[in-house]
Amino acid sequence: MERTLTPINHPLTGTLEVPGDKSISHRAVILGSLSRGTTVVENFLDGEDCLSTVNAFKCMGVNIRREGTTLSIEGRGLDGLKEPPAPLNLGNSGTTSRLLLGVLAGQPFHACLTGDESLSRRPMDRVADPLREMGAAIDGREKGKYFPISIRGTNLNPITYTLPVHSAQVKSAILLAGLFAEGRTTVIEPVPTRDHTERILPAFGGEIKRNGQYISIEGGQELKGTRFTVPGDLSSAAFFITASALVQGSDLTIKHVGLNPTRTGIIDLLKQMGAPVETKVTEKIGEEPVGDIRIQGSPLKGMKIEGEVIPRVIDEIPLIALAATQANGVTEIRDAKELRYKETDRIQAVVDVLTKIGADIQELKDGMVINGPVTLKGGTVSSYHDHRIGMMAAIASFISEGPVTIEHPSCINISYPQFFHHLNQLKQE
Ligand SMILES: O=C(O)C1=C[C@@H](OP(=O)(O)O)[C@@H](O)[C@H](O)C1
Ligand SMILES: C=C(OP(=O)(O)O)C(=O)O
Repeated sequence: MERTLTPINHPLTGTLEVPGDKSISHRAVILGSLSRGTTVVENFLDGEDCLSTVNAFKCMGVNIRREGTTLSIEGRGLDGLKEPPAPLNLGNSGTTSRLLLGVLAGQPFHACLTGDESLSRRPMDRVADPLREMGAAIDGREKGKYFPISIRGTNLNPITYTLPVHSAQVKSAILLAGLFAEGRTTVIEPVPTRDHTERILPAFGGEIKRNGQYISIEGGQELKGTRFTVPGDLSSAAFFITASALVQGSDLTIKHVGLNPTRTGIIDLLKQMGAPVETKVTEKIGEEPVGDIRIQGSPLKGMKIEGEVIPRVIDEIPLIALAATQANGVTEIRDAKELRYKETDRIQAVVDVLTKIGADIQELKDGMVINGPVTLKGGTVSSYHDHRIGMMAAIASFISEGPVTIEHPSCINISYPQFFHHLNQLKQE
């Protein structure tokens, strides 16, 4: 299967709403399942990754019904999950895998986790190591580094753990395991990463303490079902934000999107590159700020991107690289080695895809260097079966001379099933 996208010949205008946030949707299912009583989640992301989380909890005895983007979860409490009768297939989802391992570490049963080819190449020792320290028995391919993994949970000991990688998934896995430990579990986070777990827990009546780099949770807290509306996903909005920044004369507004500061690196960087971006927080959903983003097309300039901003823009770096092909001067992205452990090696994939369509880009061990501006001519590229690579290539078609053909585009359903619909809408307006 492939999909051919023709260049756009007019600016992007109007308004757009993107589907619910992937990170928050996962967490709503997990905490809803561990709560007592019913949880209703509105604007749930119906992408394949979040459905993998739903499926895993259904296999552990949780009654979850979905009507479109509304989810109703009959929570079973902290001690109500059942041993899954078969291996849990987590598809393509790294977030499901890491967070679920945290939950399973505290269960009095055994579970086996599998996933697709991509997930089977992604490192799990980053969560297996601290969870073993808490007492869980974990084994798998290469001693539990890779799927398939089997885990037998137990009564956990609390730990204090300094994150060796800047990863919200590792942080969240330990905090979720901390719910099942006797006493206080603390994660020390040298560089801030997305904090949705910390912000959503109070909506379920849970308590979590933050003091600078220290995040602590007490075990044994009773969680209560709640009603929760998921904000729009800034990582999905980022595709059309970037398109609007790149097409001169554009003026696009994205509405009801999450503006959590641990996620807004894309907005900060595009602004620093010279794009006029305005954000307005219009409401708070629980502890998550939500609002509108207006972005206009503008000439951009290259810049150096490194350090603390990287975790705040980790999933949008492919888009920053695309934007940099149109920016005046050199853009250097550093400290982004984590990209090599995503659905595919995103440093290698971005360099390959952008080179194929005409960019001047070099690979670095921990990032890339892009020289701009260049005219992208278009061509045929692989999505690498990675949703964010496929969508980045699709956005390149907004500014390319000729069409861009994307091989294996169906992976886009992982995080943004409505993507092509929204893209066509904007191209036709
Ligand atoms: O916690 C989360 O929901 C996520 C954390 C990030 O991964 P890492 O924590 O591994 O960097 C991000 O890339 C992923 O898309 C979602
Ligand atoms: C890295 C991503 O997700 P995950 O780690 O959950 O597979 C992503 O959505 O870009």
